[in-house]
Amino acid sequence: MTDSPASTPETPDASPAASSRSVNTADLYDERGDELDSISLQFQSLGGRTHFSGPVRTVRCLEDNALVKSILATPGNGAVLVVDGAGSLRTALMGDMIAASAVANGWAGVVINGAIRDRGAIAELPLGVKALGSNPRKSAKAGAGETDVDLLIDGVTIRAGATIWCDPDGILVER
Ligand SMILES: O=C([O-])CC(=O)C(=O)O
Repeated sequence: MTDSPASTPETPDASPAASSRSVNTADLYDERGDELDSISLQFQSLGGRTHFSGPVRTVRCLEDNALVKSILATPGNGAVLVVDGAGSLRTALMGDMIAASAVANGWAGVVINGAIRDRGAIAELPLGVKALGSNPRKSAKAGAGETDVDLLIDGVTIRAGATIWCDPDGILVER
């Protein structure tokens, strides 16, 4: 806990998704408190960007990542894709190819209530990634699920369009 402001300067980055400021979630919580919800579920920080934030886009799917792949292939404009995979660790909802597509399309990050694969490569990408864990088994590609719906993860409502902030301490979202 510090008295420093929530934002600290960050080295400029060429990526269109890059924020010029890196937000520390603990400091942000101290500033804004109950305006924000905190997700208690212990996500791992798995991307090359540890601090990321942006407007929320959403996907709800179960062990099928076709919607995740298709949305991350469209312009992200600095958004964070939150994927509710119901916490399933049985299949990976994102690997390094889909993550590289997210980088190329200007997404700030991806939060997955589920698993990824290709941890080593994803850790090298300039992308924020939070997920519960990893599994080398791939997902189905049928396209089952929904996009841009409000999600309920760990008792926290995540509204499409709300701002989300992530860092190694956790995940904060506007109520
Ligand atoms: O295609 C998939 O299911 C995930 C994957 O391996 C990748 O993104 O590289």
